[in-house]
Parts: sequence; C-alpha cells; structure tokens
Amino acid sequence: MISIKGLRKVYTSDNKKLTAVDDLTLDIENGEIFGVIGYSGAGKSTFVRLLNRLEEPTEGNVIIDKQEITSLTKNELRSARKEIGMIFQHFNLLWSRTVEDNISFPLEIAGVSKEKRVKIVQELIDLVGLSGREKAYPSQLSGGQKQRVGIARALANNPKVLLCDEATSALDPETTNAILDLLVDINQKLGLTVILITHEMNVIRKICNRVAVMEKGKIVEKGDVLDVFSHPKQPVTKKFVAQLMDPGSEDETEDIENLLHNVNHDGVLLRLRFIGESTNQTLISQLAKKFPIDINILQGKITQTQTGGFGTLITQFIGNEKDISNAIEFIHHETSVEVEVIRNAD
Ligand SMILES: Nc1ncnc2c1ncn2[C@@H]1O[C@H](COP(=O)(O)OP(=O)(O)OP(=O)(O)O)[C@@H](O)[C@H]1O
Repeated sequence: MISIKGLRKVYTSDNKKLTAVDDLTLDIENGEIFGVIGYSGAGKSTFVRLLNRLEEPTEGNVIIDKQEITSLTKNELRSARKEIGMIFQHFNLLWSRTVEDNISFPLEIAGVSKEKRVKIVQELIDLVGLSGREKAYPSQLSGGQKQRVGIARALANNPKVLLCDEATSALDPETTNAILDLLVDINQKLGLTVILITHEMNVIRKICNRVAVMEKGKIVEKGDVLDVFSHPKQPVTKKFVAQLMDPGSEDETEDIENLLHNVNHDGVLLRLRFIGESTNQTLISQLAKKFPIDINILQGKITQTQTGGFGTLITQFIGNEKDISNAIEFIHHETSVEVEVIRNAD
C-alpha cells in the first residue's frame, strides 16, 4: 500500500511562497489504478513528483510498501526508485539512443549484465508492442510509439508502482486509447499499482478504479470513480462531469435554462439519473408499455466507467396528470433510477 500523510510542498520564488501541494493525505491500494484529476495549476505534477522525490517535500510522509520514501538517504533513494517507474507527457527519451538502448538504459545504470539486459529488453519490447522497431531512433517513432518506449523503460527494473504524469496528454484520442489499454494490460499482467495524473475525464473514466479530485493543492473529493462522478459534490468535480457528459458545455444549469425556454409547455420535464446497473434497464420502453403517456427524450448521455455506467436523460412526459404521476411513482419505487421533476405541467 502507498500511504501519503500530510504531504506539503511550498515553492518560494521572488520572495513569495506558493503552496503547490497542501496537507495531502491519501491511501492507495496495491494493484489499483488510481487517478488524480485537476485543472492546470492544481498541483498534480508536483504531487506525483513528490512520491519519488523528484521534488523534495516541505512536510509530510510517503510510505510505499512499508518503506518511508521521505526519510531515505540519497543512496537509499536511488535503490528505492527502482521500485517506482515513471512516464511523462513528453516521453523524456534519449534522442541519440535507439528504442532498445533507451529501454536498456536504466538496466545499465543498475549494473545488470549485458546478457540479462538483452533478454529483459526483448521481453519489454514484446510487452509494449514494439517488436520490429528495436533499432529505430525516437525521432522515427510516432507519439504513441514513443510513449510505449517510455513505458518499457519505466518497467525495466521491474517496479511495483508506475507513476504517470499526463502520459497521454500529448497524444490524439485514438493513440490515447491504445496507451490506456496498454496500461490496463500491464496493471493486470504484472499486478503493478498505477498512479496517474490527468486533466482528462476520459482517462479516469476508462481505466481508473478510484479517483481523487485536486484543486489548489488539496484533494477536494475522492472515492470510487462511479461514486464520485455519479454524485459529484464539489463545484470542480461537477465541472469535470459536465465536460464528460457534454463536451460542448460545462454549465448544465445554462443548458436546462435553454431547454425550459425552448421546449413547449406540455407535460412534465424530468431528469432521470442512471447509475451503475440501472443503465442496463429498459426503462423508457417499460414506461411506454405500462402507462398511456408519450415520452420525449430531449437531451442525455450515458457513459461507462470501469465499475459501471452513469448518466442522465432529460425527458418530457406528456399525458394526463394521473398517468404521469403513476409513471413517476413507478420509477421511484420499482427501479434504481433517480428521478427529479425539473418543471411541472402548467
Ligand atoms: N519549480 C517551481 N517553482 C515555483 N512554483 C512552481 C514550481 N513548480 C510548480 N509551481 C507552481 O505550483 C503550482 C502547481 O503546479 P503543478 O505543475 O504541480 O500543477 P498541475 O496541476 O500539474 O498543472 P499543469 O498540468 O499545468 O502542470 C502552480 O501554481 C505552479 O506555478
């Protein structure tokens, strides 16, 4: 387990103090894919760099598998870092070395014999899907291939933890998906703990088990991805969810105002909130069969996470008052869908 307690980083520049990470406390389980999401300046990069002491903390402790990273001497830290691989947004490859020599580099530093290095490098090249590109230089590779080299290099010393600092932010959506699939594959095959920081909701949604939302150096919300994003509490979390549900708009209130303005005043406007298993229910067709009402779907999106789907539909139920009220009662009592009346019939 990774245990982070009271972690703080204060930068001083031009005689001004800036607290980039502020009293951060967090436990991360072995083998999980843990995401940290936040907007630019939230302190994510600083946080992840404190874990392997690429940045020295001002205060607090980081304990990885019972070893207190924050109290190690420089020599001890060098050896402990073998257990903590890291990948970066801009890959940080050595441009004058080939793919295989980049991957071999940390093994050379660790004093691994040539024979062993060749074997490990070939295994890693196969694992990350770069067979045939062993002799290529980074400049001859696509962004996705460069990140594959970065991942193989980070895995060379057989770490227990992989830190990912905006690892897909420089990649297009398709390549991002391929790299995320690779991270899941590695997490499962090697039982590696993955900690990734990102500003992209899609990254969290696709591969993370748990998430922490960061703002102004603090974790403002954390938990299972589905729980956190199906019931966001903090404004920043709500903004991220809105981004995922409707990438064109981050302001649901404004959307609903527009809907209320534009939709005719027949019937009742309802927000149906689907979470987890409820996303599999055939709710709309059941309602249409059971009650003599018309259902108009005005807006909506359901999205999937590692532990289930969530989303909302804004609907208009048209019919007589009693039938609509019975349909709402049915949703309340017979299903796990949450229902909220946005506007009653005039
Ligand atoms: N070496 C440094 N010296 C002074 N201030 C710094 C340093 N590194 C980061 N900061 C400041 O700390 C705050 C957090 O930065 P950090 O890079 O950790 O945020 P972030 O969430 O990763 O954002 P981004 O994705 O834009 O990098 C910012 O206000 C930044 O200007």
